[in-house]
Amino acid sequence: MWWVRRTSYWFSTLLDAGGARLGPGRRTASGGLETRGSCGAELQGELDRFGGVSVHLSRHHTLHGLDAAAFRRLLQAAIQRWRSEGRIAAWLHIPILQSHFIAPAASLGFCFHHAKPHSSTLTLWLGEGPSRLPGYATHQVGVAGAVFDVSTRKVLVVQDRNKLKNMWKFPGGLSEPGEDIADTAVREVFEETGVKSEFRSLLSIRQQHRSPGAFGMSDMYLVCRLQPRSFTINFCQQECLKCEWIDLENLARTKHTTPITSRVARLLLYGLREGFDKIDLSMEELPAVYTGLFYKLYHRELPESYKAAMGAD
Ligand SMILES: NC(=O)C1=CN([C@@H]2O[C@H](COP(=O)(O)OP(=O)(O)OC[C@H]3O[C@@H](n4cnc5c(N)ncnc54)[C@H](O)[C@@H]3O)[C@@H](O)[C@H]2O)C=CC1
Ligand SMILES: [Mg+2]
Repeated sequence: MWWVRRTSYWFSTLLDAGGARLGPGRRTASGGLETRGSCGAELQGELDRFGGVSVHLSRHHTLHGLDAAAFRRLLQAAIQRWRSEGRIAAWLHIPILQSHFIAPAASLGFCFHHAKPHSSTLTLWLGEGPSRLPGYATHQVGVAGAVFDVSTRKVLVVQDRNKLKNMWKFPGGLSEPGEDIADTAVREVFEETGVKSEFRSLLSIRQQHRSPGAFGMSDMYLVCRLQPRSFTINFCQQECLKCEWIDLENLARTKHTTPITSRVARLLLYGLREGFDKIDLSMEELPAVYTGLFYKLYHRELPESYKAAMGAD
């Protein structure tokens, strides 16, 4: 699978702190050159499938103790080499404790691409014209659970302690990295209300840009339909002011709610009357064709008669 295979490409930059070129270093088992302290450090990197070079400073143990000026010279020589080799971009992964290398990299044109708790990644576009490098994550994902009990026609709602006071909304919160939408909904409902539930379907998606709670990025807010598995409320005092099972028709009519909550309440009422298959985006897990991974697909169910006629599985 060519798009996941990474060609390992080792480059070396021979430069001492005073600028004198040193002889080649000892070859490592991986075919690279070892670093040899501040007097003869060599950066090692990997070539990606687009022709960019990635350098992980955490793998260069002998950079430890190197001052910012010496690192700048090392990097400058590496950049010249990458340009002569026709590399299109450089990616610099810097552990937080080596952040003193960020300023010299920035002075050579590197910019932040993204940061994680313990490292930052900087990029430099080396190709023709403006940068074609993709940006980092653009959205945060929030998921709420509309836990609806068909037998009592009641739905679980909360009032947030920190915002939208006196407004009922569905319990929910932000997805963790790598967490399925369904799992976020069930987890957040339980953490905020103490009610256990099971995922049934996705009901709605809202996209909002420059969201205040998303650090200026965009926000995707998804509401799922959940089936209750317990009913006793034990709500989170830090996040919620109130938590109640309230009549679905009242939720659809009350002014003390958000427009999204009202619309979803009306959807649920319609689903109750006409069948939830009329409102549900159901979920199916499928294998990704190329990567060997799995994904979740959400869409309206096709009628069985149509599926049979199409010969679909
Ligand atoms: N239309 C609606 O009914 C509403 C939708 N939403 C959506 O719900 C999702 C987020 O749900 P939440 O319940 O807010 O997330 P959440 O349940 O994951 O809770 C986030 C927690 O972080 C805390 N927090 C957030 N920013 C903070 C800061 N700067 N400093 C300290 N603490 C901070 C909050 O007080 C809260 O305890 C988003 O997608 C948002 O757009 C949120 C409110 C209403
Ligand atoms: Mg929440």
